[in-house]
Amino acid sequence: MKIGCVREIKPQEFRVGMTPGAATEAVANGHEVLIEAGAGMGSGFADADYVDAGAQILPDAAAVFAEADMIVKVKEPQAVERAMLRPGQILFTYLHLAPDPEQTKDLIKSGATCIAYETVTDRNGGLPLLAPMSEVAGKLAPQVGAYTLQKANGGRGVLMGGVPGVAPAKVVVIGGGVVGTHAARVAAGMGADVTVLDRSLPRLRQLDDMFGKTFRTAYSSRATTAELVSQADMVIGAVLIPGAAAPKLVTRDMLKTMKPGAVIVDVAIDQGGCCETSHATTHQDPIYEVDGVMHYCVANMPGAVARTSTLALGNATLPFMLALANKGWKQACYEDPHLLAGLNVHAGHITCPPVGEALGMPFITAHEALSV
Ligand SMILES: NC(=O)C1=CN([C@@H]2O[C@H](COP(=O)(O)OP(=O)(O)OC[C@H]3O[C@@H](n4cnc5c(N)ncnc54)[C@H](O)[C@@H]3O)[C@@H](O)[C@H]2O)C=CC1
Ligand SMILES: CC(=O)C(=O)O
Ligand SMILES: [Mg+2]
Repeated sequence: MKIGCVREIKPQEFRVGMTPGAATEAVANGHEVLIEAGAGMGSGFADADYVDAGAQILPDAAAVFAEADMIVKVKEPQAVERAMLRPGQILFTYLHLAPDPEQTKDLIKSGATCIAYETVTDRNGGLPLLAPMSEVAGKLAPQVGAYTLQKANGGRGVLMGGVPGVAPAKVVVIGGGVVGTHAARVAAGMGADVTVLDRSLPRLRQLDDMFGKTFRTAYSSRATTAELVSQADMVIGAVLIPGAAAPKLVTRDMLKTMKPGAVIVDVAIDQGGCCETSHATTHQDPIYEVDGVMHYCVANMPGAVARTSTLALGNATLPFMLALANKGWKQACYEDPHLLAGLNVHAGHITCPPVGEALGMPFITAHEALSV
């Protein structure tokens, strides 16, 4: 198979979908690897590294899209990239379709087979291709939140760890999965007073067992969320219902009860965000204010630490990329229901029910797509 990888064109996105290491593996498996010139630069990989791996460098994205049977990326394809997809081509990348009707319509129109990293599952109920970037974004969240809390950046002027005689910042993390756990650990490590909310009691028990001395846990009801949010210096949004739009747990009314200069870091923004007042921002212009509350809502946070993120993502995607290339998408998905769970769009159909439900658009199941 011809596997193509293009330079990411989303603003300030420096990750790349394929490392030279992954290219080496693909070539060793008998595939041709086509890399857009400069694709790896932002992550510290030169074209020569890919050539050493046995890949071919093509001058631009158009050449890669035209030749490749499968495109491997990081972020959802932008409009100009979507226009280059064709029926039968495989797209393997993050998609986050539930809050994005325009992208969804374009992918349907393309006729391509689009497999989303974020809905691939594993046998433990986890999301193995989302997890590495959730680890990164979770660890970044208190870091960017602490910067936003500084007075000159619009924040309350509160230091995360406080000092002797002065209380630390109160941090509330909504969602105790991968993002939430990493965010809570880092925020607690900075000395903040941290509470993690989740609606899964088994998850709260696990967190309490593992981190009971590091941070508190609370059940995610409306009333508890409202109370904790009103007291918080920083709220970190980290919920997920796989494939679906994020539930709006912090309402506009709750925002009015927050302290002036408090900060919301809505990591869940790639699924639409869990605060009613969140909208996606970019690394170029990451922060905005509503009702005196500072919002940081960058939808590709891991792009800020591209080298770490590219390596971490590459480790996770490699076996799935090889399965798709070695067996073809249909056989690979037929043999592996966890990879099949990643199928979001195929041959003009939405194939991920939560996406169809979120957008009010018709859908078939991924299983049905195997016979389309
Ligand atoms: N902005 C960015 O750059 C990035 C965003 N993300 C996003 O962060 C979000 C979280 O991802 P993960 O931590 O990997 O997901 P996860 O599945 O590991 O954790 C989500 C948690 O949310 C909990 N949850 C669901 N509904 C809830 C509710 N009503 N109240 C409280 N908790 C609730 C679940 O029980 C689960 O523990 C996702 O939307 C993901 O796409 C991930 C990486 C980068
Ligand atoms: C998960 C995601 O959207 C990202 O890493 O950019
Ligand atoms: Mg206010």
